[in-house]
Amino acid sequence: MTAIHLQDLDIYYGESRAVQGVNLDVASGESFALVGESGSGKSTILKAIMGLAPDWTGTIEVDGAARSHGTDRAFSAHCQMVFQDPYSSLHPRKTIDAALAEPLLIHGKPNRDKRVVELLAEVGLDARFRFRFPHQLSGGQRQRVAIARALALEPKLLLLDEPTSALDVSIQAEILNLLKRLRRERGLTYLMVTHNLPVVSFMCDRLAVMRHGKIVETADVATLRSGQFDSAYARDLYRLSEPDQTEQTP
Ligand SMILES: Nc1ncnc2c1ncn2[C@@H]1O[C@H](COP(=O)(O)OP(=O)(O)OP(=O)(O)O)[C@@H](O)[C@H]1O
Repeated sequence: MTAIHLQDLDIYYGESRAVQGVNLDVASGESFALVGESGSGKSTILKAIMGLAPDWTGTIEVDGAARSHGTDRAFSAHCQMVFQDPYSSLHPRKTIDAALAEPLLIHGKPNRDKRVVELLAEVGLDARFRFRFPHQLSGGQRQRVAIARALALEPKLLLLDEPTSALDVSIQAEILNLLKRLRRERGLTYLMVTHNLPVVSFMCDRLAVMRHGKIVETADVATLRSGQFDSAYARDLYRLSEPDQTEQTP
C-alpha cells in the first residue's frame, strides 16, 4: 500500500515556486529520505503534506486520502512532524508533562497521566523528567520528548525534518537508534529530510535527490552505498559526503 503519493506537485511561497513537478510514492512501512542542497525544497514538501505550506497544486494523498490545504485534527492523529530543533516544538514555559498531555487532551484521550509516563518510557526517559521544563533537559533529551509528543496520538506516519542535525554527534546516533527501534516496533512510515548521507544509509530504504525544487533522481539505499547514481549531481553529493572529501587539509 502507498502511504504517501505526490503527483505533479508544485508548492509556492507567494510568487515564488519552491517545489516543481514532484512525483513521489512512499510505501507503507518504508523509510524514505529527501536529500539535496539547502533551499532545494525538501522541508517545503513535508510542510505541504502537514498543511503548513498551503499554497500548492497537484496531488497529495496520504494512505489513499487526498490532503486538504490546511491543518486538520484528524490528520494530525495520523501523521506527525518532528523538527530539527526541539525548542521550536516545545513551549519553554510548559512542563514536559503538559507538552505530552496536550495532544491527548485536545483529542479527548483517556488515562492521560498513565499515557504520559508510558510515552516517556517509550523514548527512554524515566518519570522524573515529567515535571521539568525544556531548558532543564539536554538537547538529546528534548528531542526524545519531541518524539514522544509526536507519538502521543499513535500516528502511522512521521515526517522527520533533520531530526538529529542540531544535536552533538555523540547524541545523534542515540536518537537515530531510537527512531529506528520505534519504526520497527510500531510499523511506522518515515519521510525524512536530511543532509547527511550516512544517516540515510543507516535509516532509510530509498531516497530522492532534490535540486532547485525538483527531484533529480530516486534511488535505493544499495545505490547510495555504492555511489552509482545516474545523475552527475547525485554522484557529486555522494563524493562530497565521503569523509576524505570533507576533512580540511591544514
Ligand atoms: N516561509 C517561507 N516563505 C518564503 N520562502 C520560503 C519559506 N520557506 C522556505 N522558503 C524558500 O523555499 C525554498 C525551499 O526551502 P526549503 O526550506 O524547503 O529548502 P530545504 O531543501 O529544506 O533547505 P534546507 O536543507 O536548508 O532546510 C528556498 O528557496 C526557501 O528560501
